This record gives sequence, structure tokens and C-alpha cells, in this order.
Amino acid sequence: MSDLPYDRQRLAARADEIIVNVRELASLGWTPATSSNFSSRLDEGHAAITVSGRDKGRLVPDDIMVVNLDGKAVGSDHRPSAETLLHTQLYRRFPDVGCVLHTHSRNQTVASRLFAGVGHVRLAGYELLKAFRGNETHETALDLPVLPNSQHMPTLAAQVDALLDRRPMWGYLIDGHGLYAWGRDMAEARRHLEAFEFLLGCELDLRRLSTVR
Ligand SMILES: CSCCC(=O)C(=O)COP(=O)(O)O
Ligand SMILES: [Zn+2]
Repeated sequence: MSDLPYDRQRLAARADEIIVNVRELASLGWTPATSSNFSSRLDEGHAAITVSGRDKGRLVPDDIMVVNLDGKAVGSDHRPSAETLLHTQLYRRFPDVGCVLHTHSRNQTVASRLFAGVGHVRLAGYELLKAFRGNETHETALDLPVLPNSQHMPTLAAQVDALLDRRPMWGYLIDGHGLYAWGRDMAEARRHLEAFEFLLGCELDLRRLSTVR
């Protein structure tokens, strides 16, 4: 019998899923220098999340811990990700969000710098827009927001809440920092993350090509 307020078997399964998926994302170079963080909902009040500062390309079960939706560690002395609030705010706000992924790929970081002044990256006319839940045609546009960076997580979380008050979205960039993407489960969050990464790469390539023409 366990007196922990979450299901230990579910934690083990979610931790395995995070480890396998993040290893693949890290092998693509999307988690340099211990950056990035990852979480998965356990139940209505808890999430599994990466321990702060760990090498995300070499995660083991001890690198995954549990927090409540106030971001406090549960049953662990480890320090959760410094960006835990950006995960828990989504779990608190949307009961159907089951997974949040944050990466620091080169495309994400360069695009965040390039489009910070505009405040968003417009992604329009791409077949891959259908990767986002609810989109059924390429004849649409999605504005991926770019937020100013801050070391003060409540400031960042307030900016995210203000955007979410206006419209549904599946991700955002933080200037000079990286990308957050989420979904109902790991598969959906990863599909959204990969679609953003691919489309940001296309937008950057288009700009590079237009300077050499
Ligand atoms: C060296 S990366 C700086 C912090 C960061 O942006 C990040 O994604 C990782 O922080 P964590 O506390 O989750 O390891
Ligand atoms: Zn980060």
C-alpha cells in the first residue's frame, strides 16, 4: 500500500513514455545543454515532470518527478523544472491537456528572434497545418505567438493566460528561448511540436532563399 496521492504504476508508465520520446527529440538536437522540459498529466491534480537541470538526452526514471498543479513537489526532494508553472498552468486551465513539451531547437530559437518584433509567426497555406487538432485544410493560417522572455515565470504565465483568453492555441515561442507545445496526450503533443518545428524551418528557409535570389 502507498500513501502517495497519485498512482505509482501510472507514474512509471508516464515516465517511460517521457524518457523514450525525449531521447528521440534530444537526438534531433532539440534539447541542447540540459535545456528543455517535459511533463505528462497523471490525474486531475498531479503531473509527472522532468527534474530541473538534468541532461534531457539521457533521462532515467529518477529524472522524472511528480508535482501538484500548484507546481509543488510531491513525494520527492528533487527540484522540478524551473519552468514548471508553464506546464501546470495548462493542466489547470484545460482538463483535456495531457502532455506539455518544451524544446530549444535551433529553428525555434532563430525564429523566435526573427519574429519577436512582429509578436507572432504566421504559418499559412501549408498541408502540415492539418497536423494541428481541429484543422482540416491547408487553406488556413495559424499565428504562433512569440512572447518576450523572462526569468520570472508568473510574468510569462500571465502573458500565456492573456493569449489563451483570446483564442485556442497549441503552442507559443519565447523570444531567444524556445517553443512550448501541448496536446491531449504524448502523441498529439509531439505531433504539434514536430509540426511547429517543421513549419518554422520552412519559414526560415523561405527567408534565406529570398535573400540569395
Ligand atoms: C540551460 S537551459 C536554461 C533553462 C531552460 O530554459 C530550460 O528549458 C531547462 O530548465 P529546467 O529547469 O527544466 O532544466
Ligand atoms: Zn527553456
